[in-house]
Amino acid sequence: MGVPRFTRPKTPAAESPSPYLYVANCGPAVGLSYDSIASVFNTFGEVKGIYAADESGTRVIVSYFEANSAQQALTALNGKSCADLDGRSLHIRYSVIQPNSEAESQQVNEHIPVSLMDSEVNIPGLYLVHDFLSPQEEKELLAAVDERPWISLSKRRVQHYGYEFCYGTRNVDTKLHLGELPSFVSSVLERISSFPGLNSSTSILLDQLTVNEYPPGVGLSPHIDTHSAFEGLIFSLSLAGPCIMEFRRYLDGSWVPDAASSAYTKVENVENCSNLVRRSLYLPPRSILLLSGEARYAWQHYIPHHKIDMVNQNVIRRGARRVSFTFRKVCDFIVSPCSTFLTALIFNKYVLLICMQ
Ligand SMILES: O=C(O)CCC(=O)C(=O)O
Ligand SMILES: [Fe+2]
Repeated sequence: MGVPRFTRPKTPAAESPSPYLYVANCGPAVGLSYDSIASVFNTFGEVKGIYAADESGTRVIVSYFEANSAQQALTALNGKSCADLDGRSLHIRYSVIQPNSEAESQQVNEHIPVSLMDSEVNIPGLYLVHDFLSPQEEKELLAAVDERPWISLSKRRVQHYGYEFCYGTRNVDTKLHLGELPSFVSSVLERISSFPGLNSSTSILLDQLTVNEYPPGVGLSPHIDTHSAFEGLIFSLSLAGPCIMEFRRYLDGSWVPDAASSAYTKVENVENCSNLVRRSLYLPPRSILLLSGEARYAWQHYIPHHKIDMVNQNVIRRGARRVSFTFRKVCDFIVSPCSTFLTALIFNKYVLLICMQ
C-alpha cells in the first residue's frame, strides 16, 4: 500500500537515468529471493525497496534513493552473469513511475504476506476448511459441470443454479427460480450442514449456486456480495487449481448505501490506502471457505489477476484453471436501505445494515 508503481519504459527515449531499475531474468520464479537481490544491489548504494514488476515472478523493480546508485548498478550488472545471483544474466533498464490508472488496471500490487490458515487472517466470521472433498469427489464435480453448458463472460465462464445471478445489477431475480440445486452437489450440501465452527443450531439453507471457471491469470474484482440479495452465509469451494483470495476493509470513515447494488460502499478513493487494511489467504483445491458475519458484510473479497502467487517464499502456479462453487441463500424479500426489515449492526467504527430473517 502506498508503494509507487513502476513500469518498463515504453520507448528507449524515455530511458533517462532515474533511481528506479527494471530488472528482467530476476525474481522469485527463477529462484532469487528479494533478500538476495537486495544484497547485490545494495553494493551500489542504498536500496529503498524491491518490488515485483509484474505477476511473472521473473522481473523486479529495484528502487534506489539516488539515481547515481542506479546508474552504477546498471553499468556493472546489465547483461553480465552475476555470481551472487546464481550466475544469472540480468537485463536491466531504467524504469519509470506508472500513472495510477494504468497501474490499477494492471493490478500490480505490493505483495502482502499470505496466510495458510483462517486463524492467521484474523477476520471474524471467516473460516477455511482444507480437504473438504476427496480428489475423487473433486473429479466428479468437475466432470458434472463440464457436461453442462457454460456462460462465457469477458474473462471467465460461469454456471448458475437455483437462481441466476445478474452481473449488471449484482442481484438475483427472485421471481425466476431455475429449480432445485443439482443432485451432483447433494453430498456437498449435506457436509456443509455440519460445517465446523458454526453453531449447531444454525440452520444452513442454501438455494443458489454459481460455478466460476477462472483461466490462469484471471481473478475477480473487489466486491461484497450484495447484502440485500443474499443472506449471511456464503460458502466457496475451490476445485482444480489454487489461488489466493485477498480481503480489504476500511478502518474508518463513512459507508454509504450504493443505490445500484443495495450494498454499502466507502466514499473515499481506494488509492488512498492509508485507512485500508488488507489480508491474503491461500485457497488450495478441495478447500472450502465460509464468509459470515464481519467477513461477509464488511470486508471486500477479490482474487488478484496473477498467473503465479507468492505464498511466503514459494512460487505457486495457478494451474490450467480454477473452478469455484459458491453456495448462497437468496433473501426471500426485497429490501432497500430504508426498509423496516433492516437492522443496524456496529462492527468497529462503522455501521452496516443487514437484512433480517
Ligand atoms: O471464486 C470464488 O471463490 C469466489 C466467487 C465470488 O466471490 C462470487 O461469486 O461472489
Ligand atoms: Fe463474492
